[in-house]
Amino acid sequence: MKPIILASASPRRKKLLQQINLEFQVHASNVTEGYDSSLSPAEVVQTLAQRKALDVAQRYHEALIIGADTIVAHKDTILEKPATYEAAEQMLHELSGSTHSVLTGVTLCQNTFGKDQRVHTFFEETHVTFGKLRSEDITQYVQSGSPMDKAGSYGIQDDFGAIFVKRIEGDYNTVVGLPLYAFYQSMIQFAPEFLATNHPTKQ
Ligand SMILES: Cc1cn([C@H]2C[C@H](O)[C@@H](COP(=O)(O)OP(=O)(O)OP(=O)(O)O)O2)c(=O)[nH]c1=O
Repeated sequence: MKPIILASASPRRKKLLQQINLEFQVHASNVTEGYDSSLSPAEVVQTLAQRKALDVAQRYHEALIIGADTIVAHKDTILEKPATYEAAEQMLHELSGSTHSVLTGVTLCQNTFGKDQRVHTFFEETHVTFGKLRSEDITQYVQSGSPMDKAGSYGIQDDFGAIFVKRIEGDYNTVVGLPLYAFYQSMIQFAPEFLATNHPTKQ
């Protein structure tokens, strides 16, 4: 069976992929996540998703490698993972009481031994509206440490998401880090054979 490789260190992405009952291995990439500041948010997430997938794809002759990247975009500013607790508080104050976009880029890279390498990249966008956040709630959430490994300094899957997200428009899983609906549709189009062999029906 040709393996599916998730090129991500994100525990959320691993959990999402486990949800759709695919058999896969995890092999995180170690690429830098810098990008040209002239790129649009959609170009950034697709560029980074592709960079991660192609980095790991070098290590597999026969496999489907999946890379992904998630950012928050608010008023033409890209918010990634916060560097400090202060940066995390600042981001959440900025997002308080407003609507922002969360974009996730995904790359599927299919290596076929001795033949070609086929690459398919797409992105999904979800709009998230926060209620007005109290300073003490922001401080308490940031002190929990949870925001530090998440784009935009928050996890919609955290209790924070449950009490502060007023509404979302788009796939919830795009915000968590992997748009499962669009991903599965892409698998059907791009690599259906991997669904047949790596998708054991639940007993
Ligand atoms: C907005 C948001 C982001 N996130 C997470 C998803 C990603 O893990 C992270 C964005 O950082 P990414 O650089 O996309 O991913 P990562 O560094 O966690 O892992 P890798 O690069 O190895 O794939 O933010 C949430 O878990 N919940 C959310 O609500």
